[in-house]
Amino acid sequence: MSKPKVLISDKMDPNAARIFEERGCDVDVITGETPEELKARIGEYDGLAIRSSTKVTPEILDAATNLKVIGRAGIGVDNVDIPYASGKGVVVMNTPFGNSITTAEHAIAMIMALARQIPQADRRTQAGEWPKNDFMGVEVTGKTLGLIGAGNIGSIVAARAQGLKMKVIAFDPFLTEDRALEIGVEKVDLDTLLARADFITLHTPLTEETRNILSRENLAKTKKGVRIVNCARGGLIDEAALADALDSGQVAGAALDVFQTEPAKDSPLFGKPNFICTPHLGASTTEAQVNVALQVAEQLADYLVNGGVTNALNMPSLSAEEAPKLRPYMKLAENLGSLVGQLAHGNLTKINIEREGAAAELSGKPIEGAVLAGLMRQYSDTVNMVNAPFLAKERGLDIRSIRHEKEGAYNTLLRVTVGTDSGDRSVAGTLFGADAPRLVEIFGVRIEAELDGHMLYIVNEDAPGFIGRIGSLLGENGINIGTFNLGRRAAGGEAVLLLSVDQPIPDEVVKKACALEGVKTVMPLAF
Ligand SMILES: NC(=O)C1=CN([C@@H]2O[C@H](COP(=O)(O)OP(=O)(O)OC[C@H]3O[C@@H](n4cnc5c(N)ncnc54)[C@H](O)[C@@H]3O)[C@@H](O)[C@H]2O)C=CC1
Ligand SMILES: O=C(O)CCC(=O)C(=O)O
Repeated sequence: MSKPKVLISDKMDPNAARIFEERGCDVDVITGETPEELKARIGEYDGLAIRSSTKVTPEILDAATNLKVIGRAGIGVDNVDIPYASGKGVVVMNTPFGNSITTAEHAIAMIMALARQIPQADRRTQAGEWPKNDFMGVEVTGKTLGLIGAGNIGSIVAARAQGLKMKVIAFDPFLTEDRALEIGVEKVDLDTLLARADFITLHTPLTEETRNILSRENLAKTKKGVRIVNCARGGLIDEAALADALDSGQVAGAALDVFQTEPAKDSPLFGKPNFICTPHLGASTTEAQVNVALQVAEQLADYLVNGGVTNALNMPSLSAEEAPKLRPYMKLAENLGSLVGQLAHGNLTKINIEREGAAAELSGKPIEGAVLAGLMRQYSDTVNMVNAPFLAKERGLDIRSIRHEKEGAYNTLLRVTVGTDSGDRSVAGTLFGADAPRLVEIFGVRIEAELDGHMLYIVNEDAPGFIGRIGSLLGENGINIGTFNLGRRAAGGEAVLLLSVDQPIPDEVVKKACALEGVKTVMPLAF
């Protein structure tokens, strides 16, 4: 098997390339390319490791015909079109903790630099002015710090600010009272934060809800003389409104590490005496860059080589330890999804995925993804377990995962039931000898079969002579039978025959099989 190929397209600590090689990937480091150059190259790669410069747009993803995974060495993934990547079946991962301390420290540095106007004083002192009377600062002790966003970075900032004897209040709709208590912050609504904070620092992702959270209107609600820090994302603040607020004195000072447009070559804020900035340096420490480079390379290589999934934003996590245990189940799950998708006709409304016995101990989400991938492959051949859940939801399918800890007749079992216009249809399978997937039930009929290659599903009246007739028909048409599996509801009732053949069965043979005496249904299947 050839090695997975990875492209590192942004400047990254060299440890990343080393880890990729050690973990069995071929790696190219090609940074600073234009989108056109990247588009021309990306088709060669299975993995893409980026920071914030590479923009993974739909055009890039369309050209990335082999791409399986994108890894962001950092936190914010607003430079990746995740819904589009999901639609293409590409896993997107980030490294959610590797640079959080560093970024929190940058926010604290910005708070201190604003309080004492250090950059401005430094510039003029080095210019030989000795402007001792021009820089009257403020103490941070006893001041109120308003956090907008109290996740990983926000809570580290809170801890550091408490060490500086600041009172910390936070607006974060997802912050629970218990967590607020734990990190020692007072949870408030946004208007209260704006009215009370002497310093405001932003630590949210850029989303439709957070875009322009410090809008002109909200800046007007701030305490007069507030100082504002943004080390999260440009786009959280209306920059033109902030420039006006700095001019009017409503905002006494602002420190931005991030801008609406980056690289920021021009801004209404540039040149204002009470404005300072850095060029998106929040994560730029040796420690953080080693952390995120190691982490992203470990995660991508683990996925490409072992199937382990860590810190994915569009797929459930799966440890490298669990991946081999899950692998035979994934095959079984995909086959059961595929079988039920090929056999169940009409409008599918729901799908229940049940895990019983040993299967109930495993993560449900990957199994669900594999069942849905098998099922949805009837509708699109670019489906995989990343995009299948999205496609299934798009089609309005109600998806339920159910676990039964108690063993039934089998020590491990997966059952897939779909709801159709004509009622529920269910298939079930188990593993023989730990890793051999086997179908054990089809629409209420017990039958044991390996689902593989080309198969023929026949429902007929259980009467003598049928097996001879179907055998002769296939033989006369030069079709060799590989396996032959039988089941029936009751003696003399409905019987099911599932046989595997060495080649696709032509339509005319299917028609002839339909015309055999006692036959109710004939369907060719493929796995
Ligand atoms: N300047 C830089 O170099 C860096 C910037 N960042 C940025 O910092 C951001 C925060 O990172 P983490 O703290 O690790 O993320 P996180 O996911 O741990 O925390 C984000 C917090 O924002 C909250 N939030 C979401 N929507 C909100 C809303 N509408 N209003 C208020 N709060 C809301 C969430 O509940 C969560 O607690 C990242 O999304 C990234 O964009 C991260 C690293 C480096
Ligand atoms: O990679 C960088 O320098 C930026 C880090 C960042 O913005 C992030 O991790 O969200």
